[in-house]
Amino acid sequence: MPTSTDTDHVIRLDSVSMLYPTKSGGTVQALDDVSLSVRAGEFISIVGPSGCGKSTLLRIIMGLSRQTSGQVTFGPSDDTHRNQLGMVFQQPLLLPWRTVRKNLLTSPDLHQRRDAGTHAKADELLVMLGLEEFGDRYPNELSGGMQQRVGIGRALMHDPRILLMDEPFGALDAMTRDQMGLDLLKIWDQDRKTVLFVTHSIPEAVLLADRVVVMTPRPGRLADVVEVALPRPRRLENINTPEFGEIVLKIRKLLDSEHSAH
Ligand SMILES: Nc1ncnc2c1ncn2[C@@H]1O[C@H](COP(=O)(O)OP(=O)(O)OP(=O)(O)O)[C@@H](O)[C@H]1O
Repeated sequence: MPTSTDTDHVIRLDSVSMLYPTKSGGTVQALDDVSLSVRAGEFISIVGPSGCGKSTLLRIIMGLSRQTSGQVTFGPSDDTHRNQLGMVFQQPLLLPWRTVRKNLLTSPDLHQRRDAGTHAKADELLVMLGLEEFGDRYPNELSGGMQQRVGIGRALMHDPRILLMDEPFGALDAMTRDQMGLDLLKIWDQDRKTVLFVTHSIPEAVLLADRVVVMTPRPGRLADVVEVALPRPRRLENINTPEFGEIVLKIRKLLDSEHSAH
């Protein structure tokens, strides 16, 4: 939770609320009084049932939607321009008529001119994402996991300080998904961007994060923020440890108690 002495934040939400108009002339309260402070280099997972406002929260931070009330600021001196944000969606939204390399080079986030440095960056990302052999292939020649890697690559092309990920592995099978999570941690470990990662999977949230934001629906509220004090680097075997199980259980209980309260 933000405090007045909190100066080391990268993103700070103060009492952010969001009302959407409905077709019948009413309103839906998607977010209610959400406050959160995210530090530089933190990996934050966000969990909560469908409709609790997770995507809305990311869209507001990204600047794709405007909150009804409350404030979003970027730190430490509000110098983070929105182009320092990168977003990854559940579907990678690749251009099917362009090769993988050209998809990276035509990233919608890429505002600067495409020069030699940009081409070098694309090559570097292809290696980082394990796609160096696939730069000249087309999206439909890739597996779902590989396509999503390209989606992550597109968001990383302009080297954002903050990466917003909205259920990026939701469309993948369980084994690919586990591997993608571990790969993401390796990428994150290289330059520790600040990551906000939305997922429906509690174990995935815990395996990846420093803190897990637990949200509850109607209206979307922040139920609690759970610390994940597990050592890094994380491995899949962590999932079977008692410490891991305790954190998962704590989050499940938070979600269950809020669910039964509605
Ligand atoms: N553009 C919109 N217009 C009207 N209502 C909306 C709009 N976008 C979202 N909502 C409503 O706001 C609430 C929060 O939606 P949001 O997509 O942020 O939830 P979510 O937690 O990301 O859901 P899911 O896990 O299913 O993706 C829902 O009740 C949804 O119906």
